[in-house]
Amino acid sequence: MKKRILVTCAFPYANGSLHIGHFLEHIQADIWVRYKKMRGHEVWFICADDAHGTPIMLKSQSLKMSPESFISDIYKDHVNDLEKFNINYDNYYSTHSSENSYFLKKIYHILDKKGLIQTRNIFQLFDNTKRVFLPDRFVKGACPICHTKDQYGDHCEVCGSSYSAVELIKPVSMLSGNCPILKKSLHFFFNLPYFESMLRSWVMSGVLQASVVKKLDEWFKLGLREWDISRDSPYFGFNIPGFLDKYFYVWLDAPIGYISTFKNLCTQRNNLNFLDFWKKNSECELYQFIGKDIVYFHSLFWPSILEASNFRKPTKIFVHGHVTINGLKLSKSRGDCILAKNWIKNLDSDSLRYYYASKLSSKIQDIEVNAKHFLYKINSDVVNKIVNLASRVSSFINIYFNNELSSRIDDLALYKRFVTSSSYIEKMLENCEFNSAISMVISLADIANSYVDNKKPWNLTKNIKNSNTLHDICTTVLNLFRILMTWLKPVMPDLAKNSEKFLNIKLEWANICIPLLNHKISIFKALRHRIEDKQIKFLLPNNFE
Ligand SMILES: Nc1ncnc2c1ncn2[C@@H]1O[C@H](COP(=O)(O)OP(=O)(O)OP(=O)(O)O)[C@@H](O)[C@H]1O
Ligand SMILES: [Zn+2]
Repeated sequence: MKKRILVTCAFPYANGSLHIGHFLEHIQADIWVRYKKMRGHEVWFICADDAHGTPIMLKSQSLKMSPESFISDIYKDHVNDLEKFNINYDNYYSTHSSENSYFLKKIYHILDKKGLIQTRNIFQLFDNTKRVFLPDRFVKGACPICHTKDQYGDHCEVCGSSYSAVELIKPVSMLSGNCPILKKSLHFFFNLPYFESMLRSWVMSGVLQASVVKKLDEWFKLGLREWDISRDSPYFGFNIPGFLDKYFYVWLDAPIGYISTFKNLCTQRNNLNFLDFWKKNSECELYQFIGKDIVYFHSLFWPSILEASNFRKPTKIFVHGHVTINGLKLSKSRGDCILAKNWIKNLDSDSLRYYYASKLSSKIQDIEVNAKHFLYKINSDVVNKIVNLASRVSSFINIYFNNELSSRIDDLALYKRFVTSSSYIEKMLENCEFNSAISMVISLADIANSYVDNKKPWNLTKNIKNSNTLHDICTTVLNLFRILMTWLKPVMPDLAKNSEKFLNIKLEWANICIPLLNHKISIFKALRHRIEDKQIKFLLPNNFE
């Protein structure tokens, strides 16, 4: 049955260029979206820049720019990189938008009216040298839960707990290097504990991977706490109505950006109705891809806000691990960073997409980028096994058969074996078990190559009597190649495009079971190149940018 699906990725923070760690998520979601579209579903894919908060304000100040023009430059930079990796968003927007301000204030009024917001004076970390309240990312200390040193003020990257910066053990301001003081200020709190029983049953309804459910259980045991949704001036964000020097915390307006980005898309498309997707009990599906570092926000605060304001909740949240280099999370705030644009300068987008797909599963595991392993995977799997399969037989079709495929498949059993494997690959793609799908594709490519090795078509050119057999064998191989490339189309759109040009067809899921016969193909041209050693030099330690 055709489904109507909205898919989101977590919003990149607009304080710098995207690195290949960010692309794990965009690529994972884009593969899934392309797959679902190929299966005939109506899929809308959205994302936006997360454009508010103190870090952006401080960065724009240091560059002597207004925050508005700073985020506008970053926006262009992000969109440019996303396009280079073939991430096919229907709308890539910004949280600094009129729609987001509208929904944020609307939701705030509903929460306030329902008595879910309370104000009280609290003490916060204040950098007395720089005269600012410290944002979470500008203070570090030991995690109050697991005691790991060097953690940010909002959550611990080791145990995943979320906490308030004042709870950090031995905090240090990253702006001045001094120990911050505690300063009193009026803050606004959202009553998260009120939603505990709703959250407990929502969490158990299959929306999250098993290990995330386990993590949430730990958080429930520790007890849910009220959430501070306000920040003091100076701040770059949306003002709290009636309080000139108070702003909404960026983490409140960022997820509301999912709603406003879709609303903005609706204004661009006639056939799209906002409430169809966002009303309570909507029959449309909402799939959200996020990293493991932001589970707390998306699995506790976000569904509670949606519940309170009468919007639908996500159908499923897919959580992924982090891309690491030498075991450390790739991060724009830290030194170890491979920028996406640097990747594109040296390599191509399909290669990163394939590499990630070959490692991604539904388990929340970190993915270590290893240059040598990457080179091996692309050259051995994609070039030697997939592309080579087509190149091994295409010249025969081009030279001896006027570019025309024959009227029959030589090995129907083999062809059928490929067709029946499709249901396994479908299941794996559907469940984001991309590594299993890729393993199956590659083992079938091995079988197809063994078939060529056994049939030795190059020996059949010597005798004209063999011509029908040669024709049927080459046609079989190109049909197997066509199936392999149909499965890989969501993963490697550039290679798929070149394969479509070569085969002179559109690669469609529905055609997997129908052999391509009596059909004219094009002259074979290299569909993609091998990766040379010199191209991966920038991935080796000490060469990061
Ligand atoms: N190294 C990484 N591997 C996988 N996902 C990442 C990585 N870094 C960021 N992300 C994901 O990108 C999304 C949002 O990007 P955002 O810019 O807020 O990341 P961030 O963690 O602040 O990045 P950074 O540490 O580089 O400043 C989140 O889902 C986050 O998990
Ligand atoms: Zn911890």
